[in-house]
Order: sequence, then structure tokens, then C-alpha cells
Amino acid sequence: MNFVWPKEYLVNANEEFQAPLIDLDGFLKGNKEATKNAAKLISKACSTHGFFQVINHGVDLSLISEAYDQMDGFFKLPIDKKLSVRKMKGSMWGYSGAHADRFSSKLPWKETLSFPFHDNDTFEPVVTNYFDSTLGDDFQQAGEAFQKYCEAMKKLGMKVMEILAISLGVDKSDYYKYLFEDGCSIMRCNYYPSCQEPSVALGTGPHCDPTTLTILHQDQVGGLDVFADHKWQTVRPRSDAFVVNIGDTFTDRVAASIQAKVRCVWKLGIINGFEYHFDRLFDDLFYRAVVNRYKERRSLAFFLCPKDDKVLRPPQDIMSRDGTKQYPDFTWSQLLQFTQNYYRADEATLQNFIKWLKSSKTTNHLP
Ligand SMILES: C=C1C[C@]23C[C@H]1CC[C@H]2[C@]1(C)CCC[C@@](C)(C(=O)O)[C@H]1[C@@H]3C(=O)O
Ligand SMILES: O=C(O)CCC(=O)C(=O)O
Ligand SMILES: [Fe+2]
Repeated sequence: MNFVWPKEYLVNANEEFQAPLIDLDGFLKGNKEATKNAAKLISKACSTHGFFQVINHGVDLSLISEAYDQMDGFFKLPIDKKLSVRKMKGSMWGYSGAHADRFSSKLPWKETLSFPFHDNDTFEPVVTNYFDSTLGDDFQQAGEAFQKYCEAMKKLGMKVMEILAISLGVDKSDYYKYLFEDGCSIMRCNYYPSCQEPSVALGTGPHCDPTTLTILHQDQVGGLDVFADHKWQTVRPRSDAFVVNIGDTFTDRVAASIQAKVRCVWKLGIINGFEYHFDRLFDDLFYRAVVNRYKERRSLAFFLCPKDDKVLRPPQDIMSRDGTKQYPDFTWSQLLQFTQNYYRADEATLQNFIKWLKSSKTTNHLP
């Protein structure tokens, strides 16, 4: 097993990243002026790097600390018990140690527990049911805590989508609701054990999430770095804040009008150009998690995803205004399948995915 990463991935972050801090209080209370200000700040963040922090987000801080406590309870279990819920090939859900079942090099120094969250017509608590059916009675409280946590994340995620739409001047708010509201989100608990050789290892390698919106909470240890202004910079933990970043299916796939606009802001001519080359590895959108010699670190990542089978394509009005489409339409289900089976989601995922999509006639869908 190889936990040693190439030197170019390991350059230290010597500066603090001034992630824009967005106070959501006024927006959540429906205050127009506050909404305008928050939207302006988000728009500025999106036009440079796509990372921002939200405070006064309406999520009870005790819900967050309960999630950490429950996650500790799981990762402290004996390895046999954790392996009893291991992630199986082709599935997104369960426990994984260093992704060693999928990869053989550049292994991340972390353990993860991932489970699905979606709303449903019968109001079944999917997370509670997941914990019940996999870990049994001892984890009933954990299931309930994570069910509440995911509900709060989904609500916050949809609110952030709304403000993103406002900040980009998009009036078709129904379009993103149609794409994302019924999607199946991914909840992931990241546990990074302390590491004797933190200078050669990484907890999560440099990447851009393939999902739509990531709402991340990190504990007080620190270790989240973003690549902005051509250098690695560290994001100081704030217990009262969530770090939000927009992923490939929001930014790069031009899936909704908001998306198209984000890309227009970022790179001129991007609708035609879409510059995601190998040589842009470590460009402005990448982030990573480093590990610590003395302290273990934890983070809670909630990934808002498009609905599995909805076709992601630029909306017609943007298309007719900004030119021809260079990439084939695809669904989130296909991109997810690709990230799980063919290539790790860190380097030029989309470029490789498009090549794969063009060369395969896949109709498979992950469970
Ligand atoms: C769809 C997904 C793939 C990953 C989990 C979710 C969203 C983020 C992706 C990931 C975290 C990006 C970095 C690499 C990765 C392999 C990891 O380190 O965990 C990615 C996840 C994965 O494939 O399991
Ligand atoms: O642990 C972190 O701070 C980042 C984790 C991450 O990027 C992820 O799970 O996608
Ligand atoms: Fe990530």
C-alpha cells in the first residue's frame, strides 16, 4: 500500500485563506437588503474561486457536535465491526479504509463512512434506516442524529442554491429545484488518524468535488487547504461556520443556467472553451486535506447531487446566446459511476469522464 504522494502534491500552505464569510441571517429571515448583500459576496467568491463560508446558517450547533460524537463512536469501533459495513464494489455507501479496495497508490490517510440521504414521499427516515439495517440497535442514536443533520444540510443546501441563483441574476429558480431537490445526497464522515509522516501523506488529495455543492464542517484541528492565487492556503476552522464549495456538476457541466453563468464569470468563452486540461491540475478550484503528526482530525461533508437520471446540459437560452455545445449531455448517475469505477475524482475528472463517455455505451446505473 502506498501512502506516499508525489512531491508536487505536497507543497505546504504557508498562508491563511481569507474565505469570504457570508452571514445568512438576514437572507433566511427574508430581508431584501441583507439578501442583496449576501448575494453580492457570493457572486464575488464565485467569480474568483468558488469557496465561501456561511455563518448564522440556522443549523443548531448542538446538532453538529452530536454528529461528531456519533462519528467518534463509529470510528473507535474495532476494525472488524467497521469492516462489517464496508463499502462494496460499485456502491457509494459504507466504511472505507484509505480507499485501499479501489486504489493502490496515492492512498488517502483517512477512514470514511458514507451514506445516502434523500427526501421521499413516504417520509421514511433513510439515514436512520441505513444505520438500523447496517449497524443495528447500538447505532440507533447515531442514525437519528445523522438523519437530523442531513435534513438540516439539505435545507441549507437548497437555500444556498437559491442565493447562488440570486447572486447570478438567474430568475429560473425552478430549474435548479428540478435538478437538485429530488437528488440523492451523499453524507460522508471523514476521519483522519494522526500520521507519523505528515510531510509525505495526504488525508484527501487535491481535488474538485464532482458533485454540485459541498457543505463541509471541519473540527478545530485544521488541515483544509485550498489552491487559490496559485498557492496552497489554509482555511482556519470556525466551529460556527460551514465551508461551502461548488463542484463539477455545478461549475463545469453547465447543467443549469446558474452554472453557465458561473463559468462565464470565471473564464471568458468558457461555454465553448471549457479549459480543464491536465496542465491545469492544481488550478484555482482544487482543495485538499492535510494530516497531522499529533492530532487526529474529523470533518463532516455533505454533497448535494443532481437527480440521478436528469440530463445535465446547458439551457437552451444560454446555448443560443453563447455558442455551440462542446460536451455530450450526461447524467449524474454516469459521472458517479465513472468516479467510483474508473478514475479517482481528483485530476481532470471531467476530461477523462468525457473521453470514457464517448468511448463507452454505458447504460449502467449505480445503486
Ligand atoms: C462522488 C464522490 C466521489 C468522492 C466522494 C463523493 C464526492 C467527493 C469525491 C472525492 C472526495 C474527491 C477526492 C477523491 C476521493 C476519491 C476521496 O478522496 O474520497 C473522492 C470520493 C470518492 O470517490 O469516494
Ligand atoms: O476533510 C476535509 O476538510 C475535506 C474533505 C473533502 O474534501 C471531501 O470529503 O470531499
Ligand atoms: Fe472534497
